[in-house]
Amino acid sequence: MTPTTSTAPTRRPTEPAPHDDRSDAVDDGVASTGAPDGAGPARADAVSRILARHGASPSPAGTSFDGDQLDLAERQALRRVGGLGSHSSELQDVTEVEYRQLRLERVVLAGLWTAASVEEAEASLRELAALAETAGSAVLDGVLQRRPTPDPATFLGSGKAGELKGIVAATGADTVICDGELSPSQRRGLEDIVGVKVIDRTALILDIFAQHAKSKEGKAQVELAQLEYLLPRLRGWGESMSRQAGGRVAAGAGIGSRGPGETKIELDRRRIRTRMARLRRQIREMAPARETKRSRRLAGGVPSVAIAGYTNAGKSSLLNRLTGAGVLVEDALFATLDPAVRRARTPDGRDYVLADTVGFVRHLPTQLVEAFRSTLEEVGGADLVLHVVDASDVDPEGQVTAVRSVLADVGALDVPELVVLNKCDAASPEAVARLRSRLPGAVVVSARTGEGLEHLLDVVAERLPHPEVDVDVVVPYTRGDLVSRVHRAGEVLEEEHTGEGTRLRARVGEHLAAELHGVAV
Ligand SMILES: Nc1nc2c(ncn2[C@@H]2O[C@H](COP(=O)(O)OP(=O)(O)OP(=O)(O)O)[C@@H](O)[C@H]2O)c(=O)[nH]1
Repeated sequence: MTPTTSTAPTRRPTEPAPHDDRSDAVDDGVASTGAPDGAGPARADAVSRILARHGASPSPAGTSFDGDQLDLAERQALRRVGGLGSHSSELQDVTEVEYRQLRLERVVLAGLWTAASVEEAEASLRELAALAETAGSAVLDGVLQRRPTPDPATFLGSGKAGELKGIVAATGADTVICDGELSPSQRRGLEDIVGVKVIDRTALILDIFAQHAKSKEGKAQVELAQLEYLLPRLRGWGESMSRQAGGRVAAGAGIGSRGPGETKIELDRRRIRTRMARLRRQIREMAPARETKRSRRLAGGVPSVAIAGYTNAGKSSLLNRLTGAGVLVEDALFATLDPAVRRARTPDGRDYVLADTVGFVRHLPTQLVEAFRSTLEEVGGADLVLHVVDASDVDPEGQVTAVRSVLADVGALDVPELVVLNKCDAASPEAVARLRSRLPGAVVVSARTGEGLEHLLDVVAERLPHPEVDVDVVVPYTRGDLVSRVHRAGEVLEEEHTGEGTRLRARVGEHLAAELHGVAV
């Protein structure tokens, strides 16, 4: 069975833990959220609380936990409860009963503050919370421990693991998500202490990918990545899953148990390896079609532009805006896994292709980089990378670094990069100015309002390879539009105003050259 069974947008029921009186969960500083679980404010509260409890200022740079990330959580929660309305205060009306009907997985986060700065620890934690919500869970609380390396036996040190156990019991959580990749023994060790399912960041991301893969190739790639992750952990999974599910593991029983974990538990390694071999073969067989298309494009001399960027940065929105393609735009991390390729044309009439790519994220699991290598290699073959950055994010520069490191991984660092600062409608002018000074040459746009898109198209046209046709024509004064296009899209070598019109000596694209010759006097 493939993970395709788990692509349904709603989660399967997860049995809520018996303890649920969160109103008295305040004694050891583990405050009850009060707000409905799964709602953005609850998640923001949880993240603030985790950071505050460990001496990290929740808002080190004067930023708050609302803003875009919070909107994301709110909207997701609203979608889940099915049209409660669009105002966040209405989320307060989601009662415990409704919450139970939603049957979200109730998760507690566990992070290590090994990063140099509090901002990094905070960004990682916030992202983990957003990932968990994208997977359909409610983030209740968590712990953050400052230590240079993970504990080899239990990830967190023993004192902190004990604290986590208390939080799990007090909140009635059914899952712990660790911000890192756990070894099988670390996972078992921590599970033994906290008494509920423990998964790691990699499993969480794989789970989201399993939910979102749409095409046959995407599904096969995700399943392969899941199996690669699962193989060395097989024994651990079998034991702990049977502990929690009473020996029966149901499909879709929760994060990390979707996909291969769910029904393949009883399979031995050999069968998994056989399955992996078959998937690899299938993926190889599917690859020629894409290769052929790609080489046809290259042979036809059609330049290509790859849109890359952090998940949720607005890549699909931009592609839609620039080409009118109906690509799925969703306010969730990794809404698109199956890259779309669309044709576009520069103002001077040169055709090129625009390709969307899978969204990147901090610590993209290596299994996934491998799985999506072929897709990402499109970036390596492109003439230009549009690196889309969400200018309204609290940590856009961290995202830029993460994206560039994946681009380096797939050998795409040589491709010229054009940074596009998107969502300028939602970002503060100061944030945009700061980013522009740090990322020289960046173009500021809003895929939502359309601001800056015309300029972006001009810059793209300028940065694409030029077929370089030299023209020497006199353009009648009635066609000032053509003269402007030559200025915008071509290279003007000489310009002179004559009695009959504007004489232009210029280097332009083929199409524009043909048009100029068509009107020349
Ligand atoms: N305010 C604002 N929101 C935007 C803008 N562009 C995109 N968005 C929103 O950001 C969210 C994510 O947009 P997508 O285009 O799906 O992002 P993506 O980068 O393709 O996401 P992945 O598929 O996860 O990689 C959606 O809710 C968009 O409506 C913008 O210019 N301004």
